[in-house]
Amino acid sequence: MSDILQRILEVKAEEVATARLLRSESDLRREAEARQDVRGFAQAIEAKVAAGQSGVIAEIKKASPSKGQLRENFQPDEIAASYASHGAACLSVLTDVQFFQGSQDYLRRARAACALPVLRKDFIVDSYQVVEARAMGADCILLIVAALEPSQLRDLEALALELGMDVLVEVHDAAELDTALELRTSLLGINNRNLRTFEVSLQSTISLLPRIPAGKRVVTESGILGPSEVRQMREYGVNAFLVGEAFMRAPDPGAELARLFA
Ligand SMILES: O=P(O)(O)OC[C@@H](O)[C@@H](O)c1c[nH]c2ccccc12
Repeated sequence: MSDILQRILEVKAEEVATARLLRSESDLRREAEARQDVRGFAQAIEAKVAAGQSGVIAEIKKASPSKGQLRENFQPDEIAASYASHGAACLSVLTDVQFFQGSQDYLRRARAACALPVLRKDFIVDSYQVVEARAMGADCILLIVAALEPSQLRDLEALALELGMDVLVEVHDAAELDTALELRTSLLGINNRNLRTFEVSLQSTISLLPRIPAGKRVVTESGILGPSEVRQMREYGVNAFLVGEAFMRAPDPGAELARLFA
């Protein structure tokens, strides 16, 4: 496993331990279950694709470990509203503080500013974070195969589904894909970024496509920088996209979404 991923996962374990001291998981779970406001995440993507459009998961990300700060004027509510008015299917909001300068508050503000379903984009290693995701309003969680054992993936997915959320499972290579295909979720993210080297290549998505069974929705993640990447993915029949940097660097992120996916 990569050093950066390893380091992030260590920090996550510490964060969860600290959070548990402040509030028990059972208490948090009561709050999560009291919310009756889950928005269908996978369903929103399927609706776009059924209408002949791309299902775009538009990301709200202030910074990343590989690129540093991506945006000066960072207003999650304005960005969310712009994405919604320009045809995004869903939002993805980074909640990791230390490595991506995200926050739980950004997710709350973004979700309150529109009607789109929201993915909690973080490094989930513990059931506490799944419950926390729903308590803060998330409609979907990300599970990264490179970060978890198969039994953990199964348990965390079961908990998310129990709380009414969807799950986006993320893979980077064929071995990880085999693990992901054991899960129930239909949402299969293929990260074009190698978490070990930060190298990005759309070949990651292209090379795994022949191995994807019917009933799974491929979401190509990372490195979609302009209309030519969108065109290339569409030529391969990929209709769902997770895009961050290209939108974050644009003056109006939603307008950039409309430009890339016109
Ligand atoms: O900014 P990009 O290259 O468009 O990538 C977005 C998204 O795929 C990327 O942020 C991402 C994919 N998987 C992750 C896991 C954790 C943090 C971030 C990510």
